[in-house]
Amino acid sequence: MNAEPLSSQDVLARLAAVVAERRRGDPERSYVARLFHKGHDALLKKIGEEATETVMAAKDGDPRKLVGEVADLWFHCLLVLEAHGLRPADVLAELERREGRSGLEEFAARKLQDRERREERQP
Ligand SMILES: N=c1c2ncn([C@@H]3O[C@H](COP(=O)(O)OP(=O)(O)OP(=O)(O)O)[C@@H](O)[C@H]3O)c2ncn1[C@@H]1O[C@H](COP(=O)(O)O)[C@@H](O)[C@H]1O
Repeated sequence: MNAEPLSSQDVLARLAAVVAERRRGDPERSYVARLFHKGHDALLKKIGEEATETVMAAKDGDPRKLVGEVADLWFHCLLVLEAHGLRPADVLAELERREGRSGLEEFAARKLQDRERREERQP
């Protein structure tokens, strides 16, 4: 299944703008408003559910289902970003920063950073 090359940045930015606008809307009329109304834990619970559903779809090997579940997961991630005052552009910038850098290199840098933080915390 090949999707058309859309401007993914635009799609995410547009969706994030809708989410920001709906979060304080009427829970009877908007899914976004309803979830925000339920609170932060409800948002986080959805991330867990959608991540699990993504794993199950991948195990099933059904591409259509997998795309649907990843879309659900990304959508709910946008809600959590919104709750924390963040935008898809923040995540895209982080991915861009990592571009071309080996995952192994990134992994080693994170380990080093963790160790430095731990040492800073020690009296
Ligand atoms: N992209 C989405 C979107 N993706 C998923 N969802 C909702 O997220 C929920 C996912 O829940 P679940 O995975 O539990 O799925 P389920 O449908 O309950 O069923 P199962 O998969 O568990 O069988 C569904 O109820 C979807 O309706 C979304 N709801 C809204 N949007 C976008 O957000 C905009 C604002 O929506 P409202 O706030 O409802 O106006 C919409 O115009 C859309 O662009």
